[in-house]
Amino acid sequence: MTDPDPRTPPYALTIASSDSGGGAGIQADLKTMTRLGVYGGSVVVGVTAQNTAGVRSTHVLPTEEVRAQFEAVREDFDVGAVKLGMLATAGAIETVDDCLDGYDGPVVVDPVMVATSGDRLLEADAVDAYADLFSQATLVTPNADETEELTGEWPDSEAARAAAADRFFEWGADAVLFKGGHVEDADAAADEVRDVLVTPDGTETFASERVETDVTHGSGCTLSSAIAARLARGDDLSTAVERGVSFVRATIAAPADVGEKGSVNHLVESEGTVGEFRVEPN
Ligand SMILES: Cc1ncc(COP(=O)(O)O)c(N)n1
Repeated sequence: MTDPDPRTPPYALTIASSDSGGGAGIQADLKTMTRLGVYGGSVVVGVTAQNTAGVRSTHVLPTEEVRAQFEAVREDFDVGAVKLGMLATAGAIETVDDCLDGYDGPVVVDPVMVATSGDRLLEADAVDAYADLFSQATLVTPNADETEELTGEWPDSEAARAAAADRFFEWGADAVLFKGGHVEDADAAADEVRDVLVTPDGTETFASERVETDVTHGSGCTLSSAIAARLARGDDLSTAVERGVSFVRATIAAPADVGEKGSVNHLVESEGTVGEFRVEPN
């Protein structure tokens, strides 16, 4: 597929929270969308005081403010895809669910619960609210901890992923991408990471060499927003996941040496990125 015309770019929307440090959250989403040639808009759900070392505090906006932002965007832009990130509270999850009732484009749900730093980003009583929201999802992108918290399954084998995927399908999701970053997959080689896409029609595995690194702050946000950007560009789901996975791997392989702990690097070149950047992998 050719690059989008920058004068008439596809539009994608992130509904998520701000990371003041810029490595994750809305900042990672907008950088990702921009690098993939997509015009990104944002509905801010919450604001975190955060850097590469951790989250210091969180402030969640009133739900009317979340709805007002969504309506302002919907009335003006042709939203090609939506990505959901840190929604923080049950009230925000319910509001976003309600807003999306009138939207029929693709929706990628990253069920953010805990930051890479270990800080909790979702109130404990909000986990159940996700079950309803998943009915909006074209794709859910849980990591292993989120999969376990939501379904009770630790997704390190085909059988466990199939059982977990069935739960997501019962909740109404169309597809699930199980992220392999923090899993020792029973079916994978020792130096391999496997991200596994499960739909009611079958399973597709995206395998690549594991990058030995602790610098993954922002990787989940980057992957889900890259997939949303690719969907806004017109890719089918499998192609969007393949391109999203390849972009996030590139951002992990050439980390940004910023702050105490660093973050993934959106300045990297990868298939489908636009603009002139030269960052070599480590
Ligand atoms: C605002 C916000 N949203 C999401 C994440 C998760 O990202 P990560 O797991 O990379 O820390 C985060 N840390 N902050």
